[in-house]
Amino acid sequence: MTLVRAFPASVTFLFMLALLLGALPAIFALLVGRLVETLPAAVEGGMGSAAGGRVVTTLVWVTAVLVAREVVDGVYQVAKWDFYRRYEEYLMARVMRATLAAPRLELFEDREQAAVADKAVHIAGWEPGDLVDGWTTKWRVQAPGLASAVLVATVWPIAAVVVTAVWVLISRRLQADLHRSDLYAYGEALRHADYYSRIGQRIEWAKEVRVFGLVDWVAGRFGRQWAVILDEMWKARRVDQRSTTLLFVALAAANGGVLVLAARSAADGSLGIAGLTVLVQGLLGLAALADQDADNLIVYGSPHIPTVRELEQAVAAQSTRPAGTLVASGPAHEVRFDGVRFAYPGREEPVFDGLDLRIEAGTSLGIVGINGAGKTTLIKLLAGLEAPQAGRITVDGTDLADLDPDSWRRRVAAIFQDFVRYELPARDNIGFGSIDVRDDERIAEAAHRAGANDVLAGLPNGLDTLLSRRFPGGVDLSGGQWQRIALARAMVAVQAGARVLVLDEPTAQLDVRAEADIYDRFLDLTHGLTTIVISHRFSTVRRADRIVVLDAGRISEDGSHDELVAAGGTYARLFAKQAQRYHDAADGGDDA
Ligand SMILES: Nc1ncnc2c1ncn2[C@@H]1O[C@H](COP(=O)(O)OP(=O)(O)OP(=O)(O)O)[C@@H](O)[C@H]1O
Repeated sequence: MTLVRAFPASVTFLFMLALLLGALPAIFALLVGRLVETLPAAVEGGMGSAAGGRVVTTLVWVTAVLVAREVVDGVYQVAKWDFYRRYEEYLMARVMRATLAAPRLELFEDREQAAVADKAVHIAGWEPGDLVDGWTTKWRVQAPGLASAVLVATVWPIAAVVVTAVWVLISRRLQADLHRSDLYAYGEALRHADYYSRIGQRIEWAKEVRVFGLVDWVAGRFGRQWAVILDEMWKARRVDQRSTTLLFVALAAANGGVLVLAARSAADGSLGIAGLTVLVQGLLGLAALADQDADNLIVYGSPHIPTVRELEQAVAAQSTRPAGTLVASGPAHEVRFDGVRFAYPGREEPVFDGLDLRIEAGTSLGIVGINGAGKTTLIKLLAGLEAPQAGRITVDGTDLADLDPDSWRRRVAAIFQDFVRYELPARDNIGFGSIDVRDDERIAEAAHRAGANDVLAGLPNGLDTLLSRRFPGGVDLSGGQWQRIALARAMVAVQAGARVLVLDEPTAQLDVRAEADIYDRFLDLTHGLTTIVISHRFSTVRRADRIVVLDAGRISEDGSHDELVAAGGTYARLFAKQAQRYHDAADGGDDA
């Protein structure tokens, strides 16, 4: 139905062509019947006789049918693949639009929603046009079957009804069987198999998989997962084989009965040779009614649209709030977390339970905490990528939930530790800080601020250089060089109006001096903005105006570096430990 609604003209055109293609073999069978009937008289009377003339005319028609079949089939194939590609684009665009429209990250983090999203993405990435291929193949295959039924009916209507009925029953039984064994029901087993195959294919994982000798393990797991899938499929297929066998016995009996009775009628002269020829060809053609090739594709393709719809509904459910207030500028006074509770979907243990934090606008804040303390989660909440389950986050007194998410995010520039390395030109990798900035001067200026000029100077085609070795002319960068590019991206966002700048450990791959240099420069250049720095290096964090320590979902310490050191708490202890390590390393000649 979706096909008809979305592409009425293509469906109608192809359907009509399929009917025509179905009729041609039936016409051919009638012509062969006429030929067989007329040939003996033509042989006897010569080609100049009336019978000879009829044979010639029939042969001309046969040729016309053969040519027409080739031409119409050619047009059908062209139209079918054009439709296939257009449907593919339609489906992929819907999946992409739905995924990108998700305002927050639940779609990826909630187990059920992630399963729907995975399934839709899987569909979009692998033969999404199955449904078109299936239906167009089905029409193409079944139309001659239907025409054969008409053909048999012209000779012997009862035989047509009986044999057609048995073929239809067989077709339905085989279809049901196919549905039961539908691999693309995409259960958990297939999802896991998908994941194992991706481990083997992703360039980001290629190093580790080889270094740890995981190649055989991954291949083995993939094979085992498929064995589970195939086992499930065969178990499903074994159901009800008896009635299918019985149907085939009934078919043989019906065909055999019709042929015996037809032979008897031919012997007593009540059925002519032309009728017998047409009948036999028609019986053969009826088998097309139970052809399974197209059903396979339809079974694979049918869940695509409902799955995409499910994905769209899941995303729509996330964005039911009325349009929020547009944010014209950054926070003038503060961003506050008041009694914030947040737990990830499917996790009972909350990351925050009653978190209170005031971030004063125009100052720098350092966040410290052990791994898993919730530093990144706090930033995701601040950027509106997650929503608190209790408590409030306010910007100058307005609840974040009441602000327009896009316009708020334009005020926030965050570079996460796992920032994206786009396999695109350097210009895009930096310019994505603000999609409206396409001015090379501004991009160069941002690169300068981020200390990335040297990186750009080393690129063979400057800003046009593709940052990926997987494409011709592309280059890859070192971890530290990538981080400078990511910082330049943040600087572009600042140029474009971001007023809250977050660096969530994107500089961890820089050496200590380079990181300190970047932060000094960063704090200088972003003076007057609200900046948040997350780092495990105290030498970096100490430069912030104020530092908070996150512990067990709350702020356990709060103050300037000197205040926290003087307080002698966790911060002071960890700072002393790290300072001692660097001191020892420096004594040992290590640059740390
Ligand atoms: N997408 C997620 N789904 C479920 N749990 C998550 C998710 N992301 C993080 N967590 C959990 O939330 C807690 C806080 O994680 P978060 O990444 O915010 O910590 P962090 O302080 O930034 O850690 P690190 O210093 O290691 O970067 C951890 O227990 C982590 O396991």
